[in-house]
Amino acid sequence: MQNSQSAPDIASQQTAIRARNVEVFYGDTQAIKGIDLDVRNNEVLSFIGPSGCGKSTFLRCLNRMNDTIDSCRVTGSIELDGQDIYHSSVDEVLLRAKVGMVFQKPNPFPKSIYDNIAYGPKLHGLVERKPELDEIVESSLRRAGLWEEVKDRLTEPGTGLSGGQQQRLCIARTIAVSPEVILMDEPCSALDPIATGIIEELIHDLKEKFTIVIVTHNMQQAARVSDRTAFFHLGEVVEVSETDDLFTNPKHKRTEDYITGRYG
Ligand SMILES: Nc1ncnc2c1ncn2[C@@H]1O[C@H](COP(=O)(O)OP(=O)(O)OP(=O)(O)O)[C@@H](O)[C@H]1O
Repeated sequence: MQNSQSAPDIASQQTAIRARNVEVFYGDTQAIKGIDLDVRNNEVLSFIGPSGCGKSTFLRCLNRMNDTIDSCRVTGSIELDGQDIYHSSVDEVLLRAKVGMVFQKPNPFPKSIYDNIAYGPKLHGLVERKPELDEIVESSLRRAGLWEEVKDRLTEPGTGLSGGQQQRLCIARTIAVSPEVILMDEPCSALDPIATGIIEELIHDLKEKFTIVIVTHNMQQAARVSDRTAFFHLGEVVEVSETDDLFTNPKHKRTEDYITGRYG
């Protein structure tokens, strides 16, 4: 894999997630083949590539979401801030608060808008008193660009919002537990172009505070939102580069063939 990281000390300061020789198997079938990849602090990193090339599988390795799939086995090493996330001492629930996830289809809890956001901070004991919780709910909704639209209906069900609003609610819910990294698995694929545009702007704002890894089928979206892009093919990362470079000057023929529409 190509990697433009420079001196090791600078690299470690910049690196939020460091994956080395990651392999993933579903039963006897290998889906990911020895991926090395660094995710830098406060970047937006996109994963692109043809269907079935392993983008979602690799994304799910980054917060151990694959542990929920019985047939799935992950080998290699993945570190968050230098700590092995697969070490037996790691609490998966805490890990998934630090490395939050937003899914393809918005999946609010069947609870009020307020409780959707309040659930995580309460679960993790981040607050002791109601005013603190109110503050987290408001600031999370503000950061997700949803506060003005919902501030007068916080007790209504989250499922009553539009699709785009529900996705922003899910982003607010992820933010509420102060993650370091947010994983997004095709977060706009169920949304119309206007809702998609709002989420893309939001991603741009969120990277000030968070590190974001996004799987997208849409190359234009990768070009619009991400600082760097990784091109996946047949379970490998063929190339990871600054997004502009990857789209204008791909280093590998497989990348070029994909971005010029020769397959995919
Ligand atoms: N739960 C699972 N059980 C068995 N095989 C799986 C499972 N999830 C994914 N796979 C297989 O792993 C490979 C990679 O799939 P994955 O969903 O990660 O690719 P992807 O690049 O995200 O695809 P898409 O863009 O279509 O979502 C595929 O061959 C897929 O069939």
